[in-house]
Amino acid sequence: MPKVLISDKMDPKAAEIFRQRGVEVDEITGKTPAELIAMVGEYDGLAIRSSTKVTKEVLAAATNLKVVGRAGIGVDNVDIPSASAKGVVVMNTPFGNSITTAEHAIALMFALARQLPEADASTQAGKWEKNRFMGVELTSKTLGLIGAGNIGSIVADRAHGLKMKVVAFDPFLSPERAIEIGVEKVELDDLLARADFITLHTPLTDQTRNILSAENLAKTKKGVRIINCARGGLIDEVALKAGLDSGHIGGAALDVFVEEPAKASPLFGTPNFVSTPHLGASTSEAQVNVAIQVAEQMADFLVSGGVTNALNMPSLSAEEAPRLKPYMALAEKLGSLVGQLTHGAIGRISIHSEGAAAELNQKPIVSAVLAGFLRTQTDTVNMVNAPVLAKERGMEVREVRTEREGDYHTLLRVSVKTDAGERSVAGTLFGDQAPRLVELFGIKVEADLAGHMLYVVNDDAPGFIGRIGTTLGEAGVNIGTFHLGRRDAGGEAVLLLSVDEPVTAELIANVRALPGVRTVMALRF
Ligand SMILES: NC(=O)c1ccc[n+]([C@@H]2O[C@H](COP(=O)([O-])OP(=O)(O)OC[C@H]3O[C@@H](n4cnc5c(N)ncnc54)[C@H](O)[C@@H]3O)[C@@H](O)[C@H]2O)c1
Ligand SMILES: O=C(O)CC[C@@H](O)C(=O)O
Repeated sequence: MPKVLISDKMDPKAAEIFRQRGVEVDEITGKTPAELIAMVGEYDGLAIRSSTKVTKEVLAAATNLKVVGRAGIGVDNVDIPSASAKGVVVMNTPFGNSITTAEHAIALMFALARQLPEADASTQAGKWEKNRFMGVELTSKTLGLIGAGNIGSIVADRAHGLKMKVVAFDPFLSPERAIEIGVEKVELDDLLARADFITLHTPLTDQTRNILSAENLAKTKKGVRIINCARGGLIDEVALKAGLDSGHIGGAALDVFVEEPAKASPLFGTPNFVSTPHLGASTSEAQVNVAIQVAEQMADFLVSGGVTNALNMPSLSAEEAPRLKPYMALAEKLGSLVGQLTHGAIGRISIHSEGAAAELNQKPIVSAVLAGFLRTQTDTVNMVNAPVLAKERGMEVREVRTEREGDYHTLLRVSVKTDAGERSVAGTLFGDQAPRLVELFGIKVEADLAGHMLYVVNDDAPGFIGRIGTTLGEAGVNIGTFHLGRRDAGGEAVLLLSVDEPVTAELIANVRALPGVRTVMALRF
C-alpha cells in the first residue's frame, strides 16, 4: 500500500480521501528540515502547502518518493529540477484557491482605499478620528493588473463589477484573451503611468523579480496604491518603504514578503501600509478545494498511474491510464530494444504511431520510449526525467502520427539516427493488451520482448537452428520462446530466443563460434 506524508497543515478531507483510496497516510506537520530528511525515506508521496521546503537534500533522502503534491498554486518551495532529475512527479492544484486569492486582493484594495485597518485600530482605541480617514472611491479608477492569468482575470472580473477600468501588463496575454476578460493590454510603463491601483498576479521568475523596482515605482502615478497577493520579491520592499514615506505611494498592502514568515520588516508601522500573513489562499472553501484536489491527484497517481496537473510530466487521466498502459509497456520495450542494440551517440530518436496508437495522448508514449531507451545507459531514468535526460544527451526527439492503419490495426515504430544511419523497430499490441515486436531493423519477426533473451544475426542456411539448439542445450540453458525472421532466403536472418537463465559470456562466445553467426548479444527486458 502506498504511503503519503502530509507535512503541512491541510484540511482533514485530504487524509480522508487518501484513506478511502487505499493510501496510508501520516500527518506530521511543523518538522525542521533535518527532521523531515530523517523521516521522508519511508514515503511514496509528500503532500505540502507552502511551509515544507522540498529541497535537493530532502529529495536525496526521499528514496521511495514518487510524487510531491502542492495543495495550492506556487511551487517555489519545491526544487523542481532536482525532483525531475530524480524522477519525482510534482503536482499542484492550479485553480482551487484562485477565487479566494482574487477576493483577498479585492479586500486589500478596499482596505487601502478606505484605510480600514488604521480606522479600526483608532476607533477601538476610543479616538473617533472621523476627519483623519478620508478615503477614495474605486468607481471609475484605473486598476493595473500585472499578470492576467487565473487570479488576475478573476480580479479583473470583480473590478468590472466595481466599475473600474482595468489595464493589464502580461507579455503572454493574447489580444483575444484580453478582449474576453475585458482588459486593455498595455506595456508596463503605460500601466505604471496610468494606474490608480496596481495589483500583482505573476509567479516569481527571473523576469518578474523586482518588477516593481525603485525605478519602476518612480514611474507610477502619485498616490498609487499597490497590492501584492502573489509572491514576495515582486516588489523592492526598501523602495516601497521609501515611496510610502515620501508620500509618492498612497498605500501598499502585502500578503507576501521576500522573507517569510515575515516577523520583522522595515515596512511594519509605516502609515498606509497594510499586511496579512500570506492569507491569500486561506478560506475554508479554498482549503477544502485544494486538499481534496491534491489528495485525489496524488492517490490517482499512486494507485492507478493517472497524472493531473503535473509540472514536470505530461498529464494522463485516470481514465486514459488503463488504455495507455499497454502502449507504454510496448513503448518502453521498443525503446529498450533499440537502446540495447544501438551503440554510440544517437542524434535523433523518432516515435511514429500508426492506426489506433495515433489517436492516443502521445506524450506519455514518447516519455516511455525515452525511458526504455535511456535505461540502457542509466538506471536513474523514468518517465519524468527521460525527456530532460534525452535533451541533456543532445538527442532530438521527433513525434509522428499516421491515423490510417497499415498492416496492423495499431503500431508503434521507434527509429534512431546514428552515424551509421537510421534503423527502426516496430511493435503492436495483440488483443489490444500484449506488446509484440513485429519488425526489427527491416526484418519481419514476431516476438514477445520479456525476460532474458538472446539476439542472433546469422546467415540463413540449413542446419543453423539445430546447431544453436544443441549449443544452448549443452550449456544447460532452457529455451522459452523461439522467434525467427529473415530479410530474404539465404540472406540475413534474425533469431530472438527467450531463455530461462541470464545469458552468460561463455554462451555468447559459444554461439558466436557457430558457422554463419554475424552478431550475438544478450538482451534483458
Ligand atoms: N497569496 C497567496 O496565498 C496565493 C494564493 C494563490 C496563488 N498565489 C500566487 O499568485 C500568483 C498568480 O497565480 P495564478 O494562478 O494567477 O497564476 P497563472 O499562472 O494563472 O497566472 C500568472 C500570469 O502571470 C503572467 N506572467 C508571467 N510572467 C510575466 C511577466 N514577466 N510579466 C507579466 N506577467 C507575467 C503569465 O502570463 C500568467 O498569465 C502565483 O505566483 C501564485 O503562486 C498566491
Ligand atoms: O498554502 C497557502 O496558504 C498559500 C498558497 C499560495 O501561496 C499558492 O501559491 O497557492
